[in-house]
Amino acid sequence: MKKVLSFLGPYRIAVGVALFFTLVELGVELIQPFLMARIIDDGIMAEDLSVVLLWGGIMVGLSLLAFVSGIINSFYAAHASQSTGFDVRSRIFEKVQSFSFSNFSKFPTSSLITRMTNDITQIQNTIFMSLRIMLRAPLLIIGAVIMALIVNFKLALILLVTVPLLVLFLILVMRKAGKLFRSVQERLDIVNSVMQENLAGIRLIKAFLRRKHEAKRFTNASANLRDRTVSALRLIEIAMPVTLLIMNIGIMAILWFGTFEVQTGGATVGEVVAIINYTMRITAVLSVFSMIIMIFSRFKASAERIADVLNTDADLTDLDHSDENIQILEGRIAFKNVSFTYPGTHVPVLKNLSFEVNPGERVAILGATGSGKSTLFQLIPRLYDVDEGKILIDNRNITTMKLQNLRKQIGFVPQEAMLFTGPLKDNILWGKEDASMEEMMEACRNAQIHETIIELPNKYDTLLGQKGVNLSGGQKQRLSIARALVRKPKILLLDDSTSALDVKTERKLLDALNDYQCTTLMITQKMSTTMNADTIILLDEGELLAKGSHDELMNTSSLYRKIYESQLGEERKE
Ligand SMILES: Nc1ncnc2c1ncn2[C@@H]1O[C@H](COP(=O)(O)OP(=O)(O)OP(=O)(O)O)[C@@H](O)[C@H]1O
Repeated sequence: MKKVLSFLGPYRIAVGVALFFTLVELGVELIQPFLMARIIDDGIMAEDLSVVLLWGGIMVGLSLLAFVSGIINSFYAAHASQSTGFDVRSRIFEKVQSFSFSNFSKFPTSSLITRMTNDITQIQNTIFMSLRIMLRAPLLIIGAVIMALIVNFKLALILLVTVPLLVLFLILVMRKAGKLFRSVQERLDIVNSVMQENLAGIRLIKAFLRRKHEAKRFTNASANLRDRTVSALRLIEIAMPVTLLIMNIGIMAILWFGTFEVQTGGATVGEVVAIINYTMRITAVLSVFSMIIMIFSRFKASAERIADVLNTDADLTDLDHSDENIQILEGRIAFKNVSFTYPGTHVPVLKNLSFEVNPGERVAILGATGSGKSTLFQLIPRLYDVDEGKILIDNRNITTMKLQNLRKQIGFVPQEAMLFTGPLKDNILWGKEDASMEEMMEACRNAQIHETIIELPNKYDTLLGQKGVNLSGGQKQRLSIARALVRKPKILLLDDSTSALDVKTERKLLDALNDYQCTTLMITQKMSTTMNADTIILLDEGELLAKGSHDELMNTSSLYRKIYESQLGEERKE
């Protein structure tokens, strides 16, 4: 909670002003029963109209002051709460951007979305409500008890017994409710996760007629959320009748002893009315305590969830001695005894892997599904760090380069072509923000997508839907290749990026790559692509099985021969 509250720091003036005007409102509220006692005792009982008019006028004036104070308070409370929410959201976004993939395994996407939306809204609402009314509640209770003691000490002793008991009870409820609301937020994460998967995979769901199954999955998650919310709310709702019962008993006791005191001259009628009035105000505040408990419990749960993200250190960062200016001049790559296991798992995906790739070489990486090809790729731009061994580029350990600098010089085309909502050209400029129109078109021509783009009604300004939904699979692949080519990388990593292209288009694309002086690593399942590579690396269950040219492997590797023959067989059948 402290972590989140520290975000209020820059807005301390707004918080101070809001609190000051809360105190003004509170002061007016506390003084009113006192003035009422004066009107009754010195005005009505003494039949003096001028006293009634004087104190009555003062009461109206004070009410106006409270009204204006309320407006100013709202203004500053809104400013402080919304700005704090904005800052927390920006900080979380920044933090998430710095996360490594292993950080992401701790926080699923849907949970991060809930934290950045729902949890932050809870925090904004709580800060606003606190500055507006909630801080008034404890102050009003303390102030009303003190004022009641001033008005008539003996009668107010009843409040000194009932109020602390109730406050203790409510604190206990709040503690329990805090835990329940944390699990409410966790269940909300699950609902969001199911919904997110559903929307992302809606085409697949329709194609596989999985609507009923998915609807059931969603209903289960939603019912879990409902049940947990209901039990949290139930706990809070019992707080209200208990509060009302105890406070009403208190009022009865004040009336009972008050009548006795008035008869014996220990209290005036005005004093009894004033103390009843203070008790009623305390009761009103305590009866909305259930709402306050709920808001605070949710705030506590949300603040903890946000602090979890903010306190997580990005575990893949630059080393202290990493050099900003190292340029990849040649593009020589070497894996030296590299082993890697995904965080949170125990089975090594890459085992003692060693190989070298010469500058400008075109290497095909071949292997069964799950043999570790994509993993190998992800280690080169340091999306993960190796567990053992090292990766060298131009004979330098990649950890000695600044992350940003390393990644800037690598063109990475992932297995799933990922495009973003917005103009098509912005997606290409992702590769190099300051690329000229000519550079962009050159990259697109080489990626064999320029002709397709210029046939679109808005050409390079065509708006892409989410994940490039309005493009075909092959078009998306070629666009993401263009995005990598526009930065003229020294190292190009193509992760099965030509799988959706026909042989002729792929041939043209690979020929165009000859113009780039870069080392190219291609993961591929196609023998036609493999045969055109200078070198082939054959992986099997994370180990290097063979390395060499097509001809060499045909002579030395029985597995390679088998793959070749199985594909050639298929081609013959076709
Ligand atoms: N993020 C991850 N967390 C844990 N295990 C993973 C993760 N990504 C991949 N793996 C596991 O690592 C192994 C290698 O996966 P990888 O994606 O590198 O294989 P691949 O050879 O590229 O397969 P494919 O040809 O099907 O793309 C697989 O067994 C996979 O289950």
